[in-house]
Amino acid sequence: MSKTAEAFAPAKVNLTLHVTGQRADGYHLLESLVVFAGVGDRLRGQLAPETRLTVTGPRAAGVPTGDSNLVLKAARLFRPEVPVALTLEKHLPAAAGIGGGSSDAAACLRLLAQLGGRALPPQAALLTLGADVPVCLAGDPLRMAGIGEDLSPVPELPPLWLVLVNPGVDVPTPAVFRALTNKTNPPMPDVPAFADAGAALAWLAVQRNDLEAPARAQAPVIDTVLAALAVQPGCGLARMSGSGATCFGLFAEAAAAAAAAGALARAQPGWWVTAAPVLGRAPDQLIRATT
Ligand SMILES: C[C@](O)(CO)[C@H](O)COP(=O)(O)OP(=O)(O)OC[C@H]1O[C@@H](n2ccc(N)nc2=O)[C@H](O)[C@@H]1O
Ligand SMILES: Nc1ncnc2c1ncn2[C@@H]1O[C@H](COP(=O)(O)OP(=O)(O)OP(=O)(O)O)[C@@H](O)[C@H]1O
Repeated sequence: MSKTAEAFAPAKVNLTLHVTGQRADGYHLLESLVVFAGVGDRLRGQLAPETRLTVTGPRAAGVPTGDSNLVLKAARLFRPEVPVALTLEKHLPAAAGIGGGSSDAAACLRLLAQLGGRALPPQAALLTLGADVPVCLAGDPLRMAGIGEDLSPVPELPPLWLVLVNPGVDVPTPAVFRALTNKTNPPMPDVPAFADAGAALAWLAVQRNDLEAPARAQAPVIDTVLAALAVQPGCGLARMSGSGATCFGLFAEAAAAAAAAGALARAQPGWWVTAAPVLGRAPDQLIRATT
C-alpha cells in the first residue's frame, strides 16, 4: 500500500440527457450519454493521524471546506475510517452541471481505497453522496439510466474535443428538475458504433438535454453561451451539460476546439472557458500512487 496518492477528478459531461419519468420519491428517471473531459480537479492524499481537508486552486472560492464538502462525505463512507490529509485542487466551477463535487467525491473514494487497501463502498452508499457519483466513479464513457445508478457500456467513441463554457451563474440542480414541466419525454435510442466524429455529431444532434429549457428560463445567459458556441468554426454541436449552466461545444478537431476556446475567452473574459479532449476508457489515468 502506498502512503500518498493523487487522483484526477475529470469534468462529467452529459452529451445527452433525456428525462423519461419521475419516481414516487421525486427523483427523475433519465437516459444520458455521459463522457469525461481531460480537465478537472485534483485530489492528493497522504495517510495521516486524522482526516482533514484543504481546498486550493483557482476555483476554490465558495467551495465548502467543512463536513458538507463531498470529499469529506465520501471519506466518511469508509468504516473504519482511513485517516488521510487531503488537498483538493479546484479547477472546475461548482454548481455548474459538470459534476464538480461528484467527481471529487469519486476521486476521494479511489484515493482512500488505494491508500487504505479497502474495497469501494457499495453503489447504494455511493448514491447517498449524489446521483452522479456512480458514473463519476466509473470514469468511462457510459450510458447512464435510472436516476443515475444504471450504467452500461457504449461502443468506443471516435476522437472528439470539447469546449466547456460556464458564464459564472450558479444553477442549483434541484430547482432545474423542479422547473421541468414535462417529465415523460421520449427515451434515448441505443448508442450505435460511430464510424467517425461526423457520424457521432449527426447522431447527437437529434438527441436532447431536457433540462436545457428550464435551466435557460432560470439563467437566460445560457442562451448567449449556446449561441456563442454554435457559431465557432468546426463546432458540430452546442448543448448544455447536466442541469447547467455549463455548456459544451463538440468538435472533430483539436485545433478547431482550441481556436474556439481562445476566441470565446477573449470575447467573454468573465466566462470560464476551456478546451479538452473527450477521455476514452481509461480509469487508470484517474489514480496514481506518488510514494
Ligand atoms: C443532472 C445530473 O447531473 C445529470 O448527470 C444528475 O442527474 C444530477 O446529479 P447530482 O447533481 O449528483 O444530483 P443529486 O445531488 O443526487 O440530487 C440533487 C437534486 O436533484 C434532483 N434529482 C437528481 C437526480 C435525479 N435523477 N433526479 C432528480 O430529481 C433531486 O431533487 C435531488 O435532490
Ligand atoms: N468538492 C466540491 N466541489 C464543489 N462543490 C462542492 C464540493 N463539495 C460540496 N460542494 C457543494 O455542492 C454544490 C454542488 O456542487 P457540484 O459541483 O457537485 O454541482 P454540479 O457541478 O452542478 O454537479 P452536477 O453536474 O451533478 O449537477 C456546490 O454549490 C457546493 O456548495
